[in-house]
Amino acid sequence: MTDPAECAPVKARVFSRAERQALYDVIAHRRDVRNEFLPDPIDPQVLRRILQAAHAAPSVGLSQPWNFILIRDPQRRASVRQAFARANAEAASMFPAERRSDYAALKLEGIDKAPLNICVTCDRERGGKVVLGRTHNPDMDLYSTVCAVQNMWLAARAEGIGMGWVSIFNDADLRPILGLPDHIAIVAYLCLGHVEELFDGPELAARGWATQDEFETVVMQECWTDPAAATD
Ligand SMILES: Cc1cc2c(cc1C)N(C[C@H](O)[C@H](O)[C@H](O)COP(=O)(O)O)c1[nH]c(=O)[nH]c(=O)c1N2
Repeated sequence: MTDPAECAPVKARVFSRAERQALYDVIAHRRDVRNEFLPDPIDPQVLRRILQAAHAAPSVGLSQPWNFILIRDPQRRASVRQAFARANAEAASMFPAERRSDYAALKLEGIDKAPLNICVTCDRERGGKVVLGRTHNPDMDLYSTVCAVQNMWLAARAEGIGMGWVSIFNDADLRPILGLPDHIAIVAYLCLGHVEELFDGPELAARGWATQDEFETVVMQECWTDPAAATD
């Protein structure tokens, strides 16, 4: 528990140009890592810093609804890998026929290759029914947990650790493997490990599966308007 006195206002720290640039560089060079993991274990101190970064994320009403389940056991990971394979086969069959072979060629997880898997969960009951900021918007706890995942992703990148998000699972397959009770939601299943090489941009773009929108096309607008409805 933090001492309230430690949270009292102090003069806002001003970051140097180099510090600011370092943050933007980490953001720009963060990648979803699937296959480039080295087998070397992650130093426990480094892991601790990455998880502390996650725990420093904003959360609705300061509810901190997350938990981090560390999955190292090879047997458990083999079960997770099977759950992925089942869901991935279903997913493959749902793409239009002309995309199926491209989809099958993509590597979409590093469950076995990464030395560490982490499941980030959200306790849907933490803080009770009435939580500041969540009372009218119950999914705010899930969004808070995603903030923690993004902090992890950036901290890991800064530490030279690659991280990949795997979401190709049926919830019902993954829950029993991890022994999760009903009120615990799975937010992210993550693979982490050292990397030597990284794609210089999104791998799905490098492999021609999708393209990354130019920043300029993300229009900053005053309110929602459907571009297709514009008349001139
Ligand atoms: C919620 C969510 C879920 C997933 C992902 C991301 C996010 C945010 N991504 C990674 C995704 O494909 C990747 O972030 C984008 O392609 C952009 O690439 P970079 O992250 O910039 O490298 C992802 N990648 C993958 O190979 N298998 C997966 O199951 C998922 N699932």
